[in-house]
Amino acid sequence: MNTDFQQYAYIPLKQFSNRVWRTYEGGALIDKWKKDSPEVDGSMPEEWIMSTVTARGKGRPENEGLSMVQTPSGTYSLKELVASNKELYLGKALADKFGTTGVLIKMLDSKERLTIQVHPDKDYAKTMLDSAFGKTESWYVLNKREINGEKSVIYMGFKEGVTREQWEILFKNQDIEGMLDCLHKIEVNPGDAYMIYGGVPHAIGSGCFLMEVQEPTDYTMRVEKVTPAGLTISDELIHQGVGEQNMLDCFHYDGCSYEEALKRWKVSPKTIDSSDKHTLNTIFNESHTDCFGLSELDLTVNGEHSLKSNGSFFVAVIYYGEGTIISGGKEYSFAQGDEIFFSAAIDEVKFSSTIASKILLCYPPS
Ligand SMILES: O=P(O)(O)OC[C@H]1O[C@@H](O)[C@@H](O)[C@@H](O)[C@@H]1O
Repeated sequence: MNTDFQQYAYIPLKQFSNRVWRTYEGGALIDKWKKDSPEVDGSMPEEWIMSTVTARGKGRPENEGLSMVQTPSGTYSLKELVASNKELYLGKALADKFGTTGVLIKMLDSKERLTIQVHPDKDYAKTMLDSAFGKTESWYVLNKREINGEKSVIYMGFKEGVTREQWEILFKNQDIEGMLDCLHKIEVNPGDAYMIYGGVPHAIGSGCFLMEVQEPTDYTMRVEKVTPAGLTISDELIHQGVGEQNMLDCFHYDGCSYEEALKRWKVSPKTIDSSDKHTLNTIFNESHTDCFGLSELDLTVNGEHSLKSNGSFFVAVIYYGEGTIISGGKEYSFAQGDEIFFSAAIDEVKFSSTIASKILLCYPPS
C-alpha cells in the first residue's frame, strides 16, 4: 500500500484536461466551456472526467481516457491514487462492491451526428464481454448550436413494430435513412435530461453539448460502417469483437410510441433543497438507476452551500461561476471548467461563490 498517496484523499483533487478521440467531430463547445482558444471542432470531441477507464480506439495511445490529477507533489492518475487505498478514496461500500469508481463522466460536444449505436445492458456485458459493467448512460443537455441550419436533436428507442429481422436487413444494406427512420427523433434544449439504458438504440444529433454520466466502460456497438463525415469504422468498433449477429442481439426490440418513449426515458429535474443562496436540483437518482447519480447546485452571487459526505466520493464539475471551497479547514478556489474529485474521506465541503455559479455533482453507484 502506498502511504504517500493516501494523504491526498483528504484534499480536493483537480484534474488536467483529458480529451479523447472519437469517430465523430466536435469539441468547440468544450473549448468554450474551458475558456480555451481557439474554439475548434476536431476528432477529440469528448472530455473524460475522473476516468479510470481507458478508451477503445484503433491505434490510439495505450492510456487514452485515464484522468490525471494534480497533487501537491506532482501529477498522478486517479487510478493509481484510488488503488493506494480504495476505502479512503471510494468509501467502504463501493470499495467492497466494485473496487473501482464505478462511474464515468464526460462532456460531449457533437458537430456532426454520431453513428446509430447501442450499449450493453448488465446481462449482455456479463455474458458476452465478461464485464461487471454495461454502459447505461444519461445525458444532461447543457447547450446547443445549429449546424447547417439543423436543430439539435437526439434519436432514441425503436418505433412500434421494428423487428430484429427488419433491423438486420437495414443494417446489411447499410440503409442509414431507413435505420434513422426506425428511431424516435426528439428535439433537445438545454436543461433536458434523458436516461439511455443498455439495449436502447440511439444517436446524438449534431449541435448537442451535454454532460454524460454513465457506467464505466467504453463498449459501443454500432450499425453504421461509415460515419456521417465519411470515416470508415473498423469491424472491431462495429461489434467490439463479438461478431455482427451478437451485435444485433445487443439491441432491445421493444419499440414504442413517441409519447411512451418520452415517458420511459425523459427525466424531469426536481428541486430538493433551496435557500436565498442556493438551489439544489436532482437530475438522475435512484428512481432512474442505481448505476450513478447527478445533481446540480446553483449558487447566487455570494451564495453558499455545504455538502456532507454520504460515505462515497463525488465529483464536482464547474459549469460556470467561481468562488472558494472550504474543506478540512482549508480554502481552495474553484472556477469555470474545473473538475474536482472529493474522496469519501472528506466529511464536508462548503462551496461559496463570488459570482452566480452552476456546479454539477456526479455520484457513483448507490
Ligand atoms: O461513436 P463513437 O465515436 O465511438 O462515440 C461514442 C459515444 O457515443 C455516445 O452516444 C456516448 O455513448 C459516448 O459515451 C460515446 O463515447
